[in-house]
Amino acid sequence: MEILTVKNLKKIYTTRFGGNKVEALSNISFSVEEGEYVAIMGESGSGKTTLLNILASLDKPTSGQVLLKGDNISSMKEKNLATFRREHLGFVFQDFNLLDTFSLKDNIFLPLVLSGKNYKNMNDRLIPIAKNLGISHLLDKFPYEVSGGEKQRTAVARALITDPDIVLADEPTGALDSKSTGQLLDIFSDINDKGQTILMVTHSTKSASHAKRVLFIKDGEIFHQIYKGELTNAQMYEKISNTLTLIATGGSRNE
Ligand SMILES: Nc1ncnc2c1ncn2[C@@H]1O[C@H](COP(=O)(O)OP(=O)(O)OP(=O)(O)O)[C@@H](O)[C@H]1O
Repeated sequence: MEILTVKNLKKIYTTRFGGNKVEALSNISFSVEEGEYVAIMGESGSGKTTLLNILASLDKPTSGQVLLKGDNISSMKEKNLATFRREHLGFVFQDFNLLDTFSLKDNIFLPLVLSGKNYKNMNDRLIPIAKNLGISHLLDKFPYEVSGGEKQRTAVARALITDPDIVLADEPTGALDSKSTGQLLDIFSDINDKGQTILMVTHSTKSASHAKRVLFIKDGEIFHQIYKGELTNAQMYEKISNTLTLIATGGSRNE
């Protein structure tokens, strides 16, 4: 089943005072099936963040549609969007976005508190997720008391606690050292194996090599895509590197 359908997205930024227009996305179409793990790559300025913001319903496209399980989020009213985001989407950001004055547990509970869930219900959900992410012993600590990798695992727990249709991750390993990066990528593969749909924007070839499909954006369009299939992470890494070189050297996708 298709979870996410993106149809002919165009985004033109108009600078203030009616100045220059920037076409960040010119015509993007793709879909994500339930249970997929997709990475989106592209050079700096290719439109990745713009695309993710539109998928996250944080920004509106100039034209085109984003359907999540058939609901057109690009035409949804602002007042319904916050609830929609909370109930259907999970977010993982490069810089964790945890609240410093909340314990890790309260950070993870936040989306459930906002949805009006009771404590027992929240705790029942938290226990298996925290165990799976290896943070059960840290739940009463505050963000400043734990490592970057532990913060990011907390952010993943917060993303998963609402059982979202899709996890949207923006450069999730960008602020992590290589050991924590490895742990986070293992966690993403593990939750994906258990059925969680993931869409991740990343510059990191290593991170993308864990995904089952990689989409490449160039000049505001999907330039190419690679399926992992039976490839190992190392083979996928090489295939992605070759495609990035092709993009950087201005080659065509058929070369
Ligand atoms: N708010 C904005 N107003 C005007 N132009 C913008 C705005 N945000 C992004 N752009 C432009 O749109 C294009 C795409 O930017 P975007 O941030 O989506 O790229 P990116 O692929 O995420 O880049 P990076 O990898 O460096 O984060 C760029 O040319 C950028 O300068």
